Parts: sequence; structure tokens; C-alpha cells
Amino acid sequence: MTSTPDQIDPGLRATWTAGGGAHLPADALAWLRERTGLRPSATPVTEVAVPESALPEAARAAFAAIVGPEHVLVLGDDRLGRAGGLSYLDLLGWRGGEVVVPDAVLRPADPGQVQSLIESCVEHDVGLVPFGGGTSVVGGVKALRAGKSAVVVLDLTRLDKLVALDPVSRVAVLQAGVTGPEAERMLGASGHTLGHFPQSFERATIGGFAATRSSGQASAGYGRFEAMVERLRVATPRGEWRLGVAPASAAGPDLRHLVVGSEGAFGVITEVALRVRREPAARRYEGFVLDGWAAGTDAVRRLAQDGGRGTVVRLSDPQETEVGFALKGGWKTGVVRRYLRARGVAEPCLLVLGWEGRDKADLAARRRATLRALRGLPKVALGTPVGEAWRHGRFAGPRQRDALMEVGVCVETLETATRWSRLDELREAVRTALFDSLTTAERTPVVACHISHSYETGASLYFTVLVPRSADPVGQWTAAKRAACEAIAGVGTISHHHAVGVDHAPYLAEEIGELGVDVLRAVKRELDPTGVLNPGKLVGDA
Ligand SMILES: Cc1cc2nc3c(=O)[nH]c(=O)nc-3n(C[C@H](O)[C@H](O)[C@H](O)COP(=O)(O)OP(=O)(O)OC[C@H]3O[C@@H](n4cnc5c(N)ncnc54)[C@H](O)[C@@H]3O)c2cc1C
Repeated sequence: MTSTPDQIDPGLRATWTAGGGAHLPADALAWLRERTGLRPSATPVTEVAVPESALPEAARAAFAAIVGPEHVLVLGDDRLGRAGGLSYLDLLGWRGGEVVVPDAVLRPADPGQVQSLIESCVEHDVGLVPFGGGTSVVGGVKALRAGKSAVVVLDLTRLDKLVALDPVSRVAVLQAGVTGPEAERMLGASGHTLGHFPQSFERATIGGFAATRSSGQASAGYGRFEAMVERLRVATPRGEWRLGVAPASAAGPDLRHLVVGSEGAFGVITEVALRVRREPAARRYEGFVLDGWAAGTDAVRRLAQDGGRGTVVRLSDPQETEVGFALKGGWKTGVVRRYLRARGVAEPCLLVLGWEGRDKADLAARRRATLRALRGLPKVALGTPVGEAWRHGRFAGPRQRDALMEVGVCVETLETATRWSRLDELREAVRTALFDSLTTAERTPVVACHISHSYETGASLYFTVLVPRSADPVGQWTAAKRAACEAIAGVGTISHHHAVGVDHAPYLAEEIGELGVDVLRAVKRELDPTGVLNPGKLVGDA
């Protein structure tokens, strides 16, 4: 059975909040007009043409025998609903009809079914794309065929269980399809938390976090996701692979880290054992303003190197601070701006600091340590209202992006990291590349940047770009992204937490060397000899 070609309304994935809900204040629009040259224009949404499924009948019957026919989805809207991720170009595709649609969606219920489906894909030579929340912004879930006659999406959302909790060791085993909020809800029942809160938290999954080496907004306190991984259960074409028996080991290289970050190209992660923490009993978030990027980075570096780090440490550059104020609008923002001017702050850089502690005394001690590390650095304290406003709005970015796209703004983010000694050079290089690529007589881009992940030796840089959309929106962003990647290559990493996917694959060799790419390809050949797993991602085709 195959579905017929269909014209389908792409509303299903074209926005973060299906049905809308995002909204920009009037003064934000006025600011965009003045600052970027925006002439607001409604975004046309055309229907997406869904091709017929090319899945061979024998493969479909074999998959149905494993998961049940109701979990082999071949109808157009089901396939369209798992086509592609959520980058700006993906979202443009949804609006303009350029979407790579898989031939079927398979919905396994447990790790055993995942293993059987992989073996069946090998038998029928069908490509398979692991799909968690589908929030990839680097083309990681694009249904590329890469020489296969058909490709299916493996939707992991039925793997949604807390398998075990060891409260003595503080280790929880979660299935791969558990989403961020579900993980917190299930762990919260016993007073635990994972502490992993990326901006995509509401949709992304445990398997996706592991497969992409994700990093959450509270990484200063809880660490990157990879630091939480204790054990992994992985389905591969060569059979099931279980990794990790102890918190640390000298039994050769740590092979868990061959799987963490492998983006579905080496195997499908079905379960992850994760270090969890006691839920904090006390929380406090505060805002501070420093004058200029140099003072801001000095503060963040001191916190990273001299102890006293909070749970959240996040510094916006002057441009991001301006964007934050402008898009929020309202009288309160006006009051803060006037207050900062009166205090003589020429280039406000917002620093959000958050502390979470097991009780009030613990929290107070952490806060004291932070403020001690910042002693002598001129700063304006804005208090808890600003810190708490950030905490409450910390997952709002995708909704704001929807609203900006609706009025004709090209809005996208990209990220990197480097050592402290090269951080300014890298920020300048990326800013210049984006400006040069996007500036025209009618359009002026705003390039904003923040640090939200810092280490003793360096930090990440996260850029947000706003510019009026051109008549060739795909070409406009493709050129800007290429320019930014070329500026990054050789100075910083091509990705601090968004992963490689398709978009960053051309820059991988510059970072890890041709030898490194050969090593990854050799691993892929060993685990996935016929190349069914996530064709065309990470290392292309081995
Ligand atoms: C608005 C927005 C904000 C974001 N903010 C952050 C952020 O703050 N921090 C951050 O780290 N990332 C962020 N991201 C990127 C993205 O959310 C992360 O990469 C996330 O880890 C992906 O999880 P997912 O479940 O959606 O995975 P998917 O998008 O479904 O998949 C991502 C990749 O992992 C593979 N994969 C998924 N599940 C498995 C599995 N079980 N086994 C093997 N491979 C698998 C896929 O094939 C794909 O290559 C953001 C994305 C968006 C759209």
C-alpha cells in the first residue's frame, strides 16, 4: 500500500506552537523598521507537495510484522510531520514547499523492536533516520536517501519510560524518546532532577540530547549532557551494544563517547543511564549589567576560573541586550534603560546569574562565592525581577522566532566555542562575516551574541541574526551561514552543541583532520556496513 501524492497544509511543523500564539509588541516592530529597514510583510504559506511513498511492499510488511501495521505510517501528513528539523531553512521549506519527505514513519515500542527494525532495514536496504523531538537545526533528521531506494523515519517517542532509578548512586535509566518535561516530571516524583534545560527542552528527547552532545542553559551548575551519561544501550546493524559499567574507567578509550554525539550514524540509542541530582529546594536568579563586552567577558571568565560559578551564567553582548529590550518593549524596559543611562552605562551587557541550592543556606553560600569572584568589577545590580523574568521566559525564543518570521524577518542562530584568549577575535570574525554577507542598501542586519556555556579555558559564543528577508530567502541565509562557518573554521569549533548533521559536515575535516574523518568512517563501516543509519549525516556516506 502506498499513499497517493497529496497537497498538505504544512501548519503541523511550520511553527513551534502549532496554531500560533506568538506576538510582537508594536514598539518592537517600530524598532525593527528603524534598525534593520524592515517593511513588514506577511509570510506566504503554500501547500507542500508530498510524493508517493517509495517503500517496497516487502519492507512494509516486514516492518508491520515487528511493530504492528498501525505503527507503520505511510499517509502523507504522518510522513510530512516527521520531515526535517527546525532550522530557519527548514521552517522556510515548510512555508514554501521544499521539504524532503520520508517514505514511512515507524513507531517502535521498545528497544527490542528498534533492534529488529534496524535488522529489517539492512535486509531490505532501506535508510533509517532516528527521530526524537525533531528539533535538529543542522539537518540531522533530513530524510536523505543517499543512494537508498527508500528511507524511513524511526520515531522514538513511544520509548517514553523511566526504566529504573538507583537513588543510592543517583542514576536514572530513561528511554530515548522521553522528552525534557517528561524526564523532569518522572524524576521529580522521587525528588530528583536532571538539570538539563536547553531552549528546545519542551520538545527534544533524551536520545536526541545524547546523540548531539547537547548543552542546557544551566550547564554551569549541572554540566553538559555528555557529562551526565553513565551507561548507554544502543541498537546497531551488528547487534545490541551496551556501554558503561562504572562512573570512571581506565579500560581503554571511553567508547561511550563514540556513541554520544554520533547523531544516529553509528546506532540508535534506546536507553540512557544518567546521573541525576536532588531537586533544589531554593532558587534565586538575578540580573546585573556590565559596561561593555570586555568587562562582561572578564566577569564570566573570573566566575569560570576562580570558583563561585552559579547554576546559570549568561552574558549578552550590547547588541543582544538591545535586542532583548527592544523586542520586549513596554514601560518597564524604558525605566531600566533610563536607569542605566543615569548610572553612566554606555554599552549595557546583561549578565544573568542563577543559583540553585539544597536549602537557603547552601544557596546563600553559592551566591556569596559568586559575588566574591566578581568583587571590584563595576556592575549595576538589577535584582531578582530581571533574573526571574529571564528564567520564566527561557523557553520563549522559538515562539519569538515564529513571530519574527511572520512579519518578514530572516531570523536564525549559530554557535561555536573557543579558548578565552581567542574569544574576541572569533566574535569579531563571525560578526564581520555576517555583516558583510547580509548588508545591502535596503537591509541592515542586527548580529547579537551571548555566552551561556563557560569553562576554565574558554566559552561558547551564540549568535542571533535578524535581518529583513530578501526576495531569495534561501540564498540569503545560505550565503551568510557559509561565511560564518568559514570565519569559525580554524579558530573555534564548528559546533559547541548543535552538532554536525548535514550543514556542518563540510567543515568537520578542518576541525578533526582528514585522519579524524577516516577514523569516524571506519567506525561507521564496522557498525553499519551497508550504511542504512541516518544516511548522509555526520561523515556523509562511509
Ligand atoms: C529553538 C531551538 C532551540 C535549541 N536550543 C538548544 C540548546 O539550548 N542546547 C542544545 O544543545 N541544543 C539546542 N537546540 C538543538 C536541538 O534541540 C538539540 O540538538 C537536541 O539535542 C535535539 O534533540 P531531539 O530529540 O529533538 O533530536 P532530533 O532533532 O530528533 O535528532 C537530532 C539528531 O540526533 C539523532 N537522534 C535522535 N534521537 C536519537 C537516538 N535515540 N539515537 C540515535 N540518534 C538519535 C537524529 O537522527 C539527529 O541526527 C535547539 C533547537 C531549536 C529548534
